[in-house]
Amino acid sequence: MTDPVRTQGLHYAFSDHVAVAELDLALHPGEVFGLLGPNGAGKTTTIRVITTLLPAPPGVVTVAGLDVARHRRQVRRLLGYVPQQLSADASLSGRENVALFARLFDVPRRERADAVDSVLDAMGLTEAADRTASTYSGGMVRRLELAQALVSAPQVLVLDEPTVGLDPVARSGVWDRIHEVRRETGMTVLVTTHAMEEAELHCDRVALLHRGRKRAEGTPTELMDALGPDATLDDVFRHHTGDTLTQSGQEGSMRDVRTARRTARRVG
Ligand SMILES: Nc1ncnc2c1ncn2[C@@H]1O[C@H](COP(=O)(O)OP(=O)(O)OP(=O)(O)O)[C@@H](O)[C@H]1O
Repeated sequence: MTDPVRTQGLHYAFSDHVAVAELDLALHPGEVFGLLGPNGAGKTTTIRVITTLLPAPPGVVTVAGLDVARHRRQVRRLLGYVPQQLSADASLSGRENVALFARLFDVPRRERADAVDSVLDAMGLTEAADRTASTYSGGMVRRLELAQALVSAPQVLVLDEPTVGLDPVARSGVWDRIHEVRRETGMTVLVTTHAMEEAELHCDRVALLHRGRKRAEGTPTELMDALGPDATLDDVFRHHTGDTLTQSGQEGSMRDVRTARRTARRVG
């Protein structure tokens, strides 16, 4: 079976700054795959290449067997993407936001209303569908963004830090919905996070990235068992990088603050 996402020797540099180096990934159909690492590890750059938002040379990245360098449009139709930045319009209702994505992603006109209703329902937003998104809580906004990404029935759902800034209840609400849709559709999920406990709970396999390079890969249990009894995923990360996820330098702290603020603005 074709890998839903595959990278072979992916390298990406911003001028002379190498953001991703020699990265090999092969996702299995239907799994939740976590790209883990501290701020600046190269997670977002990797998914921006996979989602065709940054260029890749031919022969390096494929989605469902299609080369992203050669089949950009087709690849975009196979993907649902929830970026870190807010992708919902606060002045529109939930339903209008999702309908906009249905049009953008060429969901056939006569299927649109049903597709919109169905993803709003799957994300638990039916009752709130006709309220403007500005009245939504942070968790509801995230579920709305998931509905937007899911309305075109993607084969691969790509999520950049989907639960950052959410409280524990909202976090598990988001994850429950992701798992439900995955069970029903068999889609593959690629997710970035720095929350180790979330990765342990929700990812089938993970790759640890540090300074653009993959340092380890496997199921959370495999990686923890390899280190010894009682090891946590945080210990695994420290072992492979000599660093901690929460102390990744000043740039990281500033970026954390910005990320938290972006999310706080959504809620406010
Ligand atoms: N547009 C850009 N121009 C220059 N450098 C960039 C740009 N985007 C990212 N970088 C740099 O590339 C490296 C990887 O960044 P990237 O955003 O991929 O990391 P990340 O793991 O997603 O971090 P975060 O968790 O903060 O989103 C970092 O050193 C970052 O400063």
